[in-house]
Amino acid sequence: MTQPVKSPAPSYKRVLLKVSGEALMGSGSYGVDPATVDAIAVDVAAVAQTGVEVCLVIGGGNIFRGVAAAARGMDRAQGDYAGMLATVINALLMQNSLERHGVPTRVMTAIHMSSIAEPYIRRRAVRHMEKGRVVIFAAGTGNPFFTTDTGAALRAAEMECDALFKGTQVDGVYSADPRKHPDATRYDTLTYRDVLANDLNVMDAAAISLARENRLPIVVFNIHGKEPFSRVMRGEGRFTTIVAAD
Ligand SMILES: Nc1ncnc2c1ncn2[C@@H]1O[C@H](COP(=O)(O)OP(=O)(O)OP(=O)(O)O)[C@@H](O)[C@H]1O
Ligand SMILES: O=c1ccn([C@@H]2O[C@H](COP(=O)(O)O)[C@@H](O)[C@H]2O)c(=O)[nH]1
Repeated sequence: MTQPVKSPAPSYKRVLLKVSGEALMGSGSYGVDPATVDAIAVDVAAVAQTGVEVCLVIGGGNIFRGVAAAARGMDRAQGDYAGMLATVINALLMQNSLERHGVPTRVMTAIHMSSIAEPYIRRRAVRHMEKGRVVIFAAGTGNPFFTTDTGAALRAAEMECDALFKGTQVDGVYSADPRKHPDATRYDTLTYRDVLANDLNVMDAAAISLARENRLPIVVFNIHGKEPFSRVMRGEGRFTTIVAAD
C-alpha cells in the first residue's frame, strides 16, 4: 500500500457525518434503539457547539436495503425507493433527538415530501449551516441503484465540506471485512486508489471515486462508545483516513 504522510489533526470548518443505519439498531437486529440515536445526537451536539458546521447523512440499512430485497425477488428500483424512505424515517428520529438536546436542525430530502421536510436545495442547505443549524440530508441521492455512502460523498462535495466522517460498526478500514475476518489488519491511512484497487468494501466504489475526484478526505471510525465523533474530530482514538497519494 502507498503510505500517505499522516499530519496532525486538522481544524475543520464544515464536515459531513455519515452514520450507517445499522448503527442505530444498538444491540438489536432491526429498527431503531432510541438510546443509541440519543447518544449519537449528544455527540453531534457537542461537535456543533464547538462552532464546526455539521451536516448528516444517515443510512437505512437498519430498516430496508434495496439490494437485499432484490435478492429475494423484489424489483430493484422499487426496493431502492423503499430504502430511501427508510433513510427519511431515520433522519426524522435523529432530528427529534438533536432538537431535544437544543440543536437547531433542518431535514432536507432528495425525494420531495414537503409535509415533513424541506426539499434539498444546495444554496439553502449552505445557508442553514451558516446559521448554525445541523442539516440532515435524507433519501440519499434520490436515485435508485445508489447508496447513502454515495449520497454522503455527493452532499459533502456540494457543501464543500473539509471532510466526510463515516461512523460505522468498525474502527477503520481493514485488509478485509473485520467482522468476517478477525485476523484482518487495520490501516491508519490509505489512498483512494488503495481502497479501490484492493476492494476494501467499507464504502462503495462510487462514493470513493466521487471523494477522490473532489479531493475530499474520508475518516472511518466506530460510531459507538463515549462521544466518538467528538474524539475523532480532535484526532483522538482509532480511525482510518483516506486521502490522495500526494
Ligand atoms: N475492508 C473493510 N474494512 C472495514 N470494514 C469493512 C471492510 N469490508 C467490509 N467492511 C464492512 O463494511 C461495514 C461498513 O458499512 P456500513 O455498515 O456502515 O454500511 P452502510 O451501507 O454505510 O450503512 P447501512 O447499515 O445503513 O447499510 C463495516 O461495518 C464492515 O463490517
Ligand atoms: O441514493 C440512494 C441511497 C439509498 N438508496 C437505497 O436506500 C437503502 C438504504 O441505504 P444504505 O446506504 O444501504 O444505508 C439502500 O440499500 C438503497 O436501497 C438508494 O436507492 N439510493
